[in-house]
Amino acid sequence: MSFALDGVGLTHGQGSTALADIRLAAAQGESIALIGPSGAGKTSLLSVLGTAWAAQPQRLRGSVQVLGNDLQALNAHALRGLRARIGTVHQAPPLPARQRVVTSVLAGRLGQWPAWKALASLAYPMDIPGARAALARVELEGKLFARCDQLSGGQLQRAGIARVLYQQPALVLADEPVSALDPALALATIRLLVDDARARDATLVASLHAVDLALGCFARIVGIQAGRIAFDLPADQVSETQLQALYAGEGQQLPALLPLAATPLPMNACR
Ligand SMILES: Nc1ncnc2c1ncn2[C@@H]1O[C@H](COP(=O)(O)OP(=O)(O)OP(=O)(O)O)[C@@H](O)[C@H]1O
Repeated sequence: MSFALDGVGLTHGQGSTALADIRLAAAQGESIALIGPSGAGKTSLLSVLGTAWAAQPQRLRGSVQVLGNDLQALNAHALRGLRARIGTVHQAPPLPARQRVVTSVLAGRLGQWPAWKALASLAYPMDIPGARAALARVELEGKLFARCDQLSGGQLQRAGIARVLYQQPALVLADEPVSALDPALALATIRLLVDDARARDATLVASLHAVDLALGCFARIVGIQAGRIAFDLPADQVSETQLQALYAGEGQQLPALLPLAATPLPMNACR
């Protein structure tokens, strides 16, 4: 089992309910896409899996098991160990502006290295070939020594993905990981994340607004609406009616012209 949530609720500031009664489990190695309208709770769900609310029982309710750990029962040391096994891809990676790309990529393993090596790597990159290889996988090899504030939004997103590829975590959480990429690069990058997870038997959970990317690349689709799970199905069993209902419920519409434009992806574009 990679993770199991049971009766999970999450409340943000001012008491707004982001998630309610979530029950969701995944076996190790599964690839899951979270879809749903803006504000549905996709980022909140990823943040729960990423242990962001571990020490905040006033916000987080229910049972959360991640990589064999009961979140509520972890001390600070065990929590740090668990977090080193989870990789997060952010929509806008919080990479320090003045940091070199190589250092940002190597930071993916800071939690796995002994303290002396992590500190030394911040001063001088300890594994330049490893960082270069990870960047090459997202076609950013040439930016190895660039500063993060010299990258475009899409390049920054890919540098964040290179960091997780370098980290090799057991659980990858990706929040809108390709939102800044053009359609062809978005497809190639999602394919890379899915293939990498499959090759390492890692679990991948990604939130996506591009429904055709989700249906074409992921085996399992979880639809989120108003903080609850609307459906949880194999990709080839998700119907047009379910998709329409998922997006119509919040007064939004199923994105008719997805980023991949007029021609929807074939169901097995990534498989
Ligand atoms: N920091 C916060 N403080 C208060 N409310 C929040 C906060 N973050 C999220 N929310 C609320 O929680 C709910 C779920 O938000 P969340 O970001 O998880 O949705 P989402 O599905 O990821 O949306 P999007 O697709 O727009 O990124 C929304 O109603 C949102 O307004």
